[in-house]
Amino acid sequence: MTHLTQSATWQTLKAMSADLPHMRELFAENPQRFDQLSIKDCGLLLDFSKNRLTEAVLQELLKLAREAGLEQKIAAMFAGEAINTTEQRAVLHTALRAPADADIRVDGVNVVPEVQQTLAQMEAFVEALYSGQWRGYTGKKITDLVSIGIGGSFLGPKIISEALRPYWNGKLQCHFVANVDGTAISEKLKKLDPETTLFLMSSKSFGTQETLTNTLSAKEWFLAKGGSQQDIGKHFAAITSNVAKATAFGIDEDNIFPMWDWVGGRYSLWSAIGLPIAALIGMDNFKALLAGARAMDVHFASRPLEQNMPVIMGLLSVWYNNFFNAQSHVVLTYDHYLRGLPAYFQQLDMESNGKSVTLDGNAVDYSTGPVIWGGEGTNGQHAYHQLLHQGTALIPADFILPLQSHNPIGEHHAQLASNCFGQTQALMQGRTFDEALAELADSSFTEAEKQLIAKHKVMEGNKPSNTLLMDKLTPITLGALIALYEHRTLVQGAIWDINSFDQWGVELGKKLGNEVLSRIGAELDSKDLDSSSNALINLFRQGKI
Ligand SMILES: O=P(O)(O)OC[C@H]1O[C@](O)(CO)[C@@H](O)[C@@H]1O
Repeated sequence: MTHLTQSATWQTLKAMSADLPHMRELFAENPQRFDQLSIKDCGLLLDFSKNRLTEAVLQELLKLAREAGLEQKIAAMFAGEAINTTEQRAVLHTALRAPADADIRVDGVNVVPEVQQTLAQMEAFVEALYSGQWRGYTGKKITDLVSIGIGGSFLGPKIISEALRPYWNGKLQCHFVANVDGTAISEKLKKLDPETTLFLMSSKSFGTQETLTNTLSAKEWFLAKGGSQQDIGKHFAAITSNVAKATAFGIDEDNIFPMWDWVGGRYSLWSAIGLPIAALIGMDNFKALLAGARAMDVHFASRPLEQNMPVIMGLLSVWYNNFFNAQSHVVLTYDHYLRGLPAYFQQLDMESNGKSVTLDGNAVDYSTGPVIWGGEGTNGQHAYHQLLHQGTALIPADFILPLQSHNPIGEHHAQLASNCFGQTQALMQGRTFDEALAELADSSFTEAEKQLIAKHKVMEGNKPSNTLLMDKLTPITLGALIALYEHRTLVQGAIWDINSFDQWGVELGKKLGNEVLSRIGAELDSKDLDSSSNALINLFRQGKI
């Protein structure tokens, strides 16, 4: 057994999990439950009252957090300690949104001036594009940006851009290409004009196969459509920490925005990786996004654990994952602009906490990192919510809803909100057999039929959910929301004693993909591989099954 599962606190929580009243009872016996179990700060309100939580459980979870050294781990992250131990790196996405006069040191050097300088470089770039000072090779203004990147160098910019659509200023169009499937880039290029298109190559390492291949194809397209080698500087820029590789690739040094090894890919949208967002919404709004995240950083670093939103959300995730065997967690956004957020949180959480050894290399004997999934409400209500209500798996849910709509037409928003609240209520209270039977009282079914149908209509309830509200979806509230989930990820990782900041599993995928490619290209015999891989490679070479 590990220290964690051996601990008295863990054992107490285990005993408590088996002996809890139904949430219906918890609400019935305490009219103050919402007031006591909700937190408001940073433009967000977290209602966590619809959880399998008593005061005693909450205190025990907080004890677990203290025993895991959570407070010290939070402080270590903000201080720039190398908490990504396997790569010996600091984890400082928080420095990307720190005030200009902050002093945050990595290896004795304050990184904040570099961050501010990069923001200024981004601002100048965006302004030059807007004003037409930056022009394409035939003298035309740039109208379209194509962001090429994958993973953290793609999902954040794409999903946050989508979420902030009401703030687009219409000065530029942005397109995103990630997948190495040639269809992805071909479909984009069909609609673009090389004279007015600028490619932004986003790759921290400048070594990711998909991004290099897509950028190469973009370059070939540009040259084939009339651009020349000397014009590349007007149409290609990069965001990378590998300046040497970028210049060797043909990108002008002046067109390179820096990235740092102390920013993880999935935490990088606040850096120049966020340039597409800045280009769409303008620098002031981009800075508001940073300010929202900064507010959540201050909250996370300074609020006591029991009033700390990321801490509470992280502990609840541990509670269900480890003590109720909840293998997945659903994020339900009741806002069309936020429809991509579940995928973003999925990458953030699953790439971070998909681990099975502790920091000192021992195998964990508890579950880490549930599957994160979800979608937009109300659509999911007519699909997978059935499993949430009546399936056998326990799936804790986060409901996210802005109280005001950017498109307040008719009764739409009231209906959307009612559905959101109605779902959390149904999940919590369920429906008893007697209630189901009573609902069938006036039907024409026989008594035996009523008894049978009522059994099918029973919903156990007691299904946990958090509700996150904001007045309106703005760059500030969105920044706070994203940072909330970033920090929630750290909280879980701290309890589980794992490194949330490396990703060796996906690195292996990258490496093996490249190896197979070299075998395909070199027509090598692959009999040394397993029979399946060998057969698949041969079939690909043949081009038919
Ligand atoms: O920005 P890069 O170096 O191209 O990496 C892209 C992505 O690849 C990963 O390293 C692994 O898939 C992610 O963590 C990262 O965001």
